[in-house]
Amino acid sequence: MKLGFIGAGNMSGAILDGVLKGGLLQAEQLWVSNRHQDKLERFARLGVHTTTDNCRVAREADLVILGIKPQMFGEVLPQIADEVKGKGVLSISPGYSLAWLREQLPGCHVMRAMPNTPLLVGKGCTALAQKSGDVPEDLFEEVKAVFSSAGEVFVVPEDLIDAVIAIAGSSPAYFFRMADAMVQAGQALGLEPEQALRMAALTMEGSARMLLESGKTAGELARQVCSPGGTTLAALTAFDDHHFEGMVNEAMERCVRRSQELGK
Ligand SMILES: NC(=O)C1=CN([C@@H]2O[C@H](COP(=O)(O)OP(=O)(O)OC[C@H]3O[C@@H](n4cnc5c(N)ncnc54)[C@H](O)[C@@H]3O)[C@@H](O)[C@H]2O)C=CC1
Ligand SMILES: O=C(O)[C@@H]1CCC=N1
Repeated sequence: MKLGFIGAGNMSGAILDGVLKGGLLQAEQLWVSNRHQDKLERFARLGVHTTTDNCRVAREADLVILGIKPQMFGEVLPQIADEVKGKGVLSISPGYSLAWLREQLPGCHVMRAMPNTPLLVGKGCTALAQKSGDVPEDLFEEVKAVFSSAGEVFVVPEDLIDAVIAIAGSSPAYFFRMADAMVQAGQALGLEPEQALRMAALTMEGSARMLLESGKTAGELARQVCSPGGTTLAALTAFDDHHFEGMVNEAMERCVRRSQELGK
């Protein structure tokens, strides 16, 4: 298979690193285009084919991943529509539905996925919308393999992709904001920022492992940390006073709403 990326940004880089490091594909099987040459340099250093011509990628690749922002779809899809006929095209953007993408790219096999940036460290979480239309089974399996090389893949009905964005696509930013707030507070309490960051990040990593491996719920694990009349319960009273769950719920609802707006 030859895999192409249109847009040489964060997500294309994360996915491409995953397939190279995981040994799924070799550099000569990979094509990347970007409208700005400077963005291609990091990719050229890996030995992959690079070009400023999106049509070249569409022509060379069997499967094209659209690594551009949703706002660029209107410009890029008409450019590549003829070249991608009969091939696979994967959107990783919020908003645009499979039905809409099929209208823009008639005759090609359109798929949707929602990955996240932890793909960069091989710990990604990607949801792939269930196969629809005439997408061949082997092509769908190839897409699964691409994302499996840097994390775990879930197949979900397309109408759950917005929910996935809220819980996994956008949520690395929630965790980074949480870490940043903890580091700032730790600094104010006298810790060195580098030490505070390491402690917060290791604690996030360890807590995530416990959630994945202990078989216990998040509630049970939280209770394990709390001693009666102790420090953790004192800390969590601030979460209650500031309606923590309500805030998270509101954040996720806004995320879903924005995805729906982007698709209009
Ligand atoms: N960053 C994230 O955490 C996630 C992003 N996504 C989606 O992935 C897609 C890409 O996002 P990022 O990688 O974050 O964006 P990015 O801004 O890092 O990369 C986009 C790249 O496309 C290039 N570009 C712009 N117009 C172009 C054109 N006409 N032709 C060729 N290249 C062009 C830009 O120069 C840039 O290098 C978006 O649709 C985004 O919604 C999905 C999941 C997570
Ligand atoms: O913020 C965004 O629109 C993209 C989609 C998921 C993560 N980043």
